[in-house]
Amino acid sequence: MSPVMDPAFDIRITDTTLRDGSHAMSHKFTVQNVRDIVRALDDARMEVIEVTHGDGLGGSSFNYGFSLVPELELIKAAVDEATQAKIAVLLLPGLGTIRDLDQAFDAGAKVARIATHSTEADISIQHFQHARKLGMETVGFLMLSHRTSPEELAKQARIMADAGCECVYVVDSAGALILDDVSDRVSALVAELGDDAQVGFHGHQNLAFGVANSVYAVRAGAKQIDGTLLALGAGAGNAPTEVLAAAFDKLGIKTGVDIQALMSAAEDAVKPIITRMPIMDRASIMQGYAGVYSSFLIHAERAAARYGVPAWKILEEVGKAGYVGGQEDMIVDVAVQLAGQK
Ligand SMILES: C[C@H](O)CC(=O)C(=O)O
Ligand SMILES: [Mn+2]
Repeated sequence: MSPVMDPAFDIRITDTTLRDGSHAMSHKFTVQNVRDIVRALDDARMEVIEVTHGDGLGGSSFNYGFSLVPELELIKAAVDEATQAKIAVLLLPGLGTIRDLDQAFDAGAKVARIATHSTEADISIQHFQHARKLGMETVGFLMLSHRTSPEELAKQARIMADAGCECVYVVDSAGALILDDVSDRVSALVAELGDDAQVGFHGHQNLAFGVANSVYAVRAGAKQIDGTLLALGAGAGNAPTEVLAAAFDKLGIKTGVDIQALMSAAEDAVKPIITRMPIMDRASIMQGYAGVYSSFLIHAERAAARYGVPAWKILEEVGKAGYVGGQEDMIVDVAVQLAGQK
């Protein structure tokens, strides 16, 4: 079953500044930051706002980086501030648990977004079933989708839809997909899922295709698209919400958001608090080129500083090895090996 969306609009944009942007902020959002950004997005009529540690519920840890403020507090502040927007949370099975989902639901979260590697959808089944039992709207994330063929990705999407997922996203975690790579995957999912679930797209900017890829996704049938204000996010950042809104408007694709209000949100609520502006530098371009998980960037930069080898070189090797989210410790291993070869 697909989520109920206002039939006056063609697609829905979900803003994930307060989740994917958490990577770029080293997970240091304050309650005031959350209140200011949610208020600005809510004023811009954003329907869904995601608020969680960058790596999802339970992500605050030694391995992924500790949050400045416990995420339940941030979620509660977001729920309190929103007048019409629904607050979404992300959960990676194994890192977050059903108990975390229950707590987020009790705090007022209405949308559960469950993320797995693009070949591992079966580990999300109990989470979708549970979220639906709670009455939450459900979204599935097939991460690092560039590693999986359209046909296989569609099979994985079917597993999520059968478990109760209402919209399966093609997630370009590495910013590695280019144009037809996106439409081929989205089309395969649309053909497989039909009316059983919608299809979404989440793009990153490592090769500068975040917005163009989102347009290709919509043309191939995607109904939900992710963005972040000022592109704040992992790697070179995400498709910027305010640019998506403006581009879709120019293409006659109705989103229902207020473009001017989104530009104000980016300028006034996000720009002043950014500690690190996402850019396409050698390391993040390498992520797109070598197909590396965007969230690995900060880990690689830390390892680079510690072991005296360039971050882009570490990421190039990580790409060759094919590591996936959850294998952050292997970044250090690669850095140690490269340092030994000097
Ligand atoms: C946990 C990841 O940051 C999810 C995501 O946004 C991506 O894979 O991209
Ligand atoms: Mn992302």
